[in-house]
Amino acid sequence: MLAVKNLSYGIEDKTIIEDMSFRVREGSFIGIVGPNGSGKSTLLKNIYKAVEGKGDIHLKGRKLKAVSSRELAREMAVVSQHGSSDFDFTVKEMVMMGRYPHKGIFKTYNGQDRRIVEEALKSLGLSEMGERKFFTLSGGERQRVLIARALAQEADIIVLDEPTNHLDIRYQLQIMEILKSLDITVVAAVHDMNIASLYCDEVVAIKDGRIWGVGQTEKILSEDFFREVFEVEVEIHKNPRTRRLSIVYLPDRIFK
Ligand SMILES: Nc1ncnc2c1ncn2[C@@H]1O[C@H](COP(=O)(O)OP(=O)(O)OP(=O)(O)O)[C@@H](O)[C@H]1O
Repeated sequence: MLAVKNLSYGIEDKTIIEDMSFRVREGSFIGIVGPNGSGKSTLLKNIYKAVEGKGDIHLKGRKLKAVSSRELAREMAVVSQHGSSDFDFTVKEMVMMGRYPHKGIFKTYNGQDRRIVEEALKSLGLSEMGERKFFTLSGGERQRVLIARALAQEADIIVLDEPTNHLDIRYQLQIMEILKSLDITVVAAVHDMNIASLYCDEVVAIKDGRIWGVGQTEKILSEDFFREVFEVEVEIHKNPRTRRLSIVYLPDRIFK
């Protein structure tokens, strides 16, 4: 579905990400993990073509450089960290914007578009808020609107920069459940390692702008990973109920 090959990106003489290569299989859920400032957002920006670095990115076998932004919007939905400046729109209008890449010039929205938008609003618990102005919403509600818009876009791949930023535990889990239940490829920067371990099939671990490791979440999220990448001591167990790794942090002050 997606192949990143020897990707590097820098600004002026500062290298931000260097020589990154990995593949994303169709239908898989990939977490991009690493400390603040390690290059996660920069990698995602290259993937959704907000910036263009050295190296190649292939989307469904085509060079990303050759894909127009309109075509890209039909294939890929993006929820970026800095949300949106479309403050004056209502929630429903914002989500309807997700349908835009599917419309030809001068085509208006039809019943099917409206059904898709209603469905997206419903799955994010926003049905009652359709007429509210975006700027009147809380941070978490805004985040859900941006995710609803991405769902309404009906793309095959969705790229999210910290999708659960601002969300309380219930919505964090709910958003991940929704993303997981969709038959699409998901690439998401994830900060919460327990959430990553519950939902990500594979992770791309980044340290200082370089890939530290890529592979199955269970293999990458080791005690060594936390020590080397985050400089944090942890204890990791496999939880018998979730059958996923459960990570417990062991800060010096408490455990020395
Ligand atoms: N336009 C820019 N100009 C200068 N430096 C930049 C620019 N964009 C990113 N950087 C720097 O590159 C590094 C990587 O930034 P990036 O936003 O990709 O990190 P991140 O892993 O997403 O961090 P966080 O977890 O804090 O969101 C940071 O040190 C950042 O300050």
